[in-house]
Amino acid sequence: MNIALFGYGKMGKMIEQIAQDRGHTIAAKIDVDTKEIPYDNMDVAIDFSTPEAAFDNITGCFENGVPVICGTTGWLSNYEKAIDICNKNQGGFIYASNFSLGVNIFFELNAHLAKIMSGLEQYNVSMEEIHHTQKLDAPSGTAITLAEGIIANTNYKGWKLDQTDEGTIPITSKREGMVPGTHSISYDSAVDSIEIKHTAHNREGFALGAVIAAEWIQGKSGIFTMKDVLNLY
Ligand SMILES: NC(=O)C1=CN([C@@H]2O[C@H](COP(=O)(O)OP(=O)(O)OC[C@H]3O[C@@H](n4cnc5c(N)ncnc54)[C@H](OP(=O)(O)O)[C@@H]3O)[C@@H](O)[C@H]2O)C=CC1
Ligand SMILES: O=C(O)C1=N[C@H](C(=O)O)C[C@H](O)C1
Repeated sequence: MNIALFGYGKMGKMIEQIAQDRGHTIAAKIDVDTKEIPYDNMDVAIDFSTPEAAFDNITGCFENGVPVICGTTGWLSNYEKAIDICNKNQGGFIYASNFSLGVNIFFELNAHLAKIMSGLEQYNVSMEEIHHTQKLDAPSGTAITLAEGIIANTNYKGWKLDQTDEGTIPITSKREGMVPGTHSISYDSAVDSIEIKHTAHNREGFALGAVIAAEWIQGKSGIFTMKDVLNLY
C-alpha cells in the first residue's frame, strides 16, 4: 500500500517505521511547506499533523478520492464540516482520538464502569490526563472521548478543564517531560475511591493502530471508528 504521511513529527516517524515493517511504502511526507500534494500516488493518507492543519489536509484528500486515517486532536470544532465533505465525495474516513488497542479497550471499560456508577450519587467522577510538554491541545482528545463515554452513560452533562462545577466532569491536564500519554478516571466517595488508568509506555501502540486502520479502510467508503476496525465485540 502507498501511504502518504500528513505530518512527519513524532507520530509520523513512528508510523513510517511500523508501516515499512508491515511491507508498505511511504509515498509522500507532507508538511506545511509542501507545494504540490501527489494525491494520484497514494492509496491512503494518515494525518498526524496539528490542530490548525488537519481540516485542510483531510478535506483535500476527500476531494481527491483518497481515504483518510486521522489521529490529529484539537480540530473537532470542524468535524461535522469534514464529514459533509467526505460524504459528498463518497470518501472513506476514520478519526480516532487514540488508535491504540489498549486505549480502545479502556474506552469500553470506561463506558461499562460509568453505567455501573450511574445513579450512585455518593460518588463523584474526575479525570486526569498527563502528556509531554510539546502537546498543543488540552484536554487531550482521548480525555474528551472518555468524558463523552461517561456522559453517554450517566447524568453528567458535560466536562470542564481544571474546574469543578456541579453536574460536569472535571478534567485536569498535566504537561510533564516526555510522557507519551496517561489517562485516569476516579470515582470518589467519602469512604473510598475507584480508579481506572491507562498508561502508554511509548507511541508504538498509537502508530500500529493507525497503520492497521489504513489497511482496513482499503476499498471501503463511509465514516468508521476504531470500534469497526478492532471488532472488539
Ligand atoms: N490519535 C492518536 O492515537 C494520537 C494522536 N496524536 C495527535 O497527533 C498529532 C501529532 O502528534 P505528534 O506527532 O506528537 O506531533 P509533532 O508536533 O511531533 O508532529 C506534528 C507535525 O505536523 C507538522 N505540520 C505542521 N503543519 C502541517 C501541515 N500543514 N501539514 C502537514 N504537517 C504539518 C509539524 O511540522 P512543524 O514542526 O514544522 O510545524 C510536525 O512535524 C497531535 O494532534 C496529537 O495530539 C498523537 C499521538 C497519538
Ligand atoms: O499528543 C499526544 O502525544 C497524544 N495525543 C492524543 C490525545 O490527545 O489524546 C493521544 C495520545 O494520548 C497521545
